[in-house]
Amino acid sequence: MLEIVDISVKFGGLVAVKNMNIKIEKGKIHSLIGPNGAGKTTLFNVITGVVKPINGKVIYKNKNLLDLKPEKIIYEGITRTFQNLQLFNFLNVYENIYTGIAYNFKGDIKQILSGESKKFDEEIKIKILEISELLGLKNRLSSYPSQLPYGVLKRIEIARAIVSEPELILFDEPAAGLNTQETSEIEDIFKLINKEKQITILLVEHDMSLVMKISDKITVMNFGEKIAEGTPDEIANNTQVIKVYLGETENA
Ligand SMILES: Nc1ncnc2c1ncn2[C@@H]1O[C@H](COP(=O)(O)OP(=O)(O)OP(=O)(O)O)[C@@H](O)[C@H]1O
Repeated sequence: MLEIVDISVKFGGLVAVKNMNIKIEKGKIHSLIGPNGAGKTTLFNVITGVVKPINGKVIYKNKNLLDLKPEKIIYEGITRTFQNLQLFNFLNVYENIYTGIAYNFKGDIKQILSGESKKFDEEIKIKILEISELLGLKNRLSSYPSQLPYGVLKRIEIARAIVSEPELILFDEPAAGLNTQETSEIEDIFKLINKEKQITILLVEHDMSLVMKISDKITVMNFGEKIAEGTPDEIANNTQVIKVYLGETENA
């Protein structure tokens, strides 16, 4: 579905990603793990066009995504979430989720929200309600982000990412800052959107228990390079991976 081919990224003298190759298969949950600074987010930024690599290609539906402007990537059916929440504090939950499909209208967001846009129709409202129901947000739609707990805010971000019905979502540390209960909610949501909505997921996550439970495939990065790839079982038993993670614990 998405193929990262020989991607390298440099920031000044620092090689953040080196000759990375990853194949993400349609319908799967693929996780990208590795210690802090391994290059995971940089790779996400390459896929979404905000960081330009020094070489390589990102092939999606026979197109090189690197040829597209970042704002056009969403038209290809790819969305993402961010490590730090990027919700609009001046919009309520309904409106925040709405911004996930607003790009379809290429119009001014205020005009769209005020209902002036002709394309603001019942169909979209129904879709937002369906997604809110799915993610347990239905009774929060008129609240503003500042009134809500962090776990709920994370679910709003997910709702905004899936409301446009993408084929692929990139999740950047969705469980960061969540408690066990909230993480288990995220796990259920991921399974649901992967199986029921058939959305392929590329996940960057430090919560190993979550990664091991939901991934079909895991790629492990360290210092910008791929050091292992396989099923959760294969990764859990890979000596090089164990060494990297033990090293991290010892240095912590
Ligand atoms: N815009 C930038 N300018 C300079 N250096 C950067 C930039 N973005 C990332 N880096 C550096 O590139 C390396 C890879 O960073 P990246 O954020 O991709 O790692 P990561 O694996 O996502 O880490 P984490 O798990 O902590 O989020 C790090 O050394 C980081 O400091």
